[in-house]
Amino acid sequence: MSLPASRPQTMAEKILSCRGDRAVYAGDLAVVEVDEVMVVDSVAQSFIERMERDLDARPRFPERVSIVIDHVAPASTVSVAQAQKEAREYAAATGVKLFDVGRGICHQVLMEEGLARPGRIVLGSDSHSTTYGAVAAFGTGMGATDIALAAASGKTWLRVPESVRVNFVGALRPGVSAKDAALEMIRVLGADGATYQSIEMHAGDRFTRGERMTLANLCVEAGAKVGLVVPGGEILTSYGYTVPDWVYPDEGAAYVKELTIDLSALNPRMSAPSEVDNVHDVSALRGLKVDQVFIGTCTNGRIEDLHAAAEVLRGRRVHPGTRLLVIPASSQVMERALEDGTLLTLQRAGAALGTPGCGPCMGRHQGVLAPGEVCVSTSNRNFIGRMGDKDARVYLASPAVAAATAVLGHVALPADLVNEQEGVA
Ligand SMILES: CC(C)[C@H](C(=O)O)[C@@H](O)C(=O)O
Ligand code: SF4
Repeated sequence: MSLPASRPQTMAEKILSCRGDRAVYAGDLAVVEVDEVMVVDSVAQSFIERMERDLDARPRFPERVSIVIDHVAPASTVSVAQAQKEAREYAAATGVKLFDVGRGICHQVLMEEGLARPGRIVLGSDSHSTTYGAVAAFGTGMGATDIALAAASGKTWLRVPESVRVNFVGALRPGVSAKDAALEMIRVLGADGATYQSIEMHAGDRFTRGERMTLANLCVEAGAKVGLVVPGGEILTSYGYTVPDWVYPDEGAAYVKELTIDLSALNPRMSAPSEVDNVHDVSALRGLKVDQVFIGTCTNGRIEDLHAAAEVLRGRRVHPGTRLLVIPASSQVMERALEDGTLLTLQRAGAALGTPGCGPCMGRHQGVLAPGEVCVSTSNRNFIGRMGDKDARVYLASPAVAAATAVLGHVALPADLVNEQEGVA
């Protein structure tokens, strides 16, 4: 599958050309085949309405549509329960896939189910659908109407985005994670620094699949349409993916912007309220009293994230004035964390464990914040009112920093524990 291109192409241009019927470049209109359409619980009702009332259509390829009940799961109110009931009925009637309460967050589930793969086009009714770029899939979020059109026709059209090239060089130092690299990238780009663009990340063979998901996930916080991590070395093949040649960008492709992030110069980072690009060194915010710590979400709720938290929390206790919520991103993550004792470690440290799903990430249930409260979260958004009251404040960080903060009750680095807590005990 490769089309003759007249000049070198970016990764976004390559994928959209090969999945459409002609070579396209930034600014062109592309019509492409859609491999997977994902609908989340909160949008399911409008999706169904568009399909049945506006389009009078059924999904053209029901096996390519997934409904995931994850944002408010289990249901919190009667109206949420009713909407979810309708989503289940719709799935049963049309034959689309249903991932029900407890299976996990849509993006994690689609990855685990192998529905996002190199070169595929995956549309989600959720902005963090950029996550699929971790495995070189063109993943992007769209509204209920566009999602319904794609489900009804099996195709979508979009303007081919310009590309920003981000080069990751050097090696992360111990205690610094992909989340810190992602926050740094958003700081440099700015919250609207890549609006409707493709962020094409060149990292060689750095970063595991999970870390690549964290990077691609955060891309939408710079406004990006898609966040593509170029497959490097044997990374993706080691997870069993086949990587077609045509997903790789060409030498000499045109970028609107290029930046380089030296991972070896990076310190643990924290995004302060109320924009994701308000990023500082954790040490600059050290000492800020914290009421709630949340470890989970599509950004950092994977097994390696829970391991990083457990490493910090093993043999320690959450600070009495602070509550720690831990929610695995999926049932598979939960199973692994049960099997290897991670959840026991976290439970013994005083964490409150939740059902796999989005949890309190967007302030709808399971840990809503009161006025004036401060939360350190491993999620991806810290907007005003995001996790509850408009006067609550959300700080974004890595799982290790979140865990250290939970132990000390104030913003802290894991290294602070050895000095402070052990000093007091
Ligand atoms: C509810 C959903 C549509 C929303 C999104 O689009 O991202 C949510 O997942 C979020 O993180 O704000
Ligand atoms: S975990 Fe948070 S950011 Fe991710 S899909 Fe759910 S609500 Fe959105």
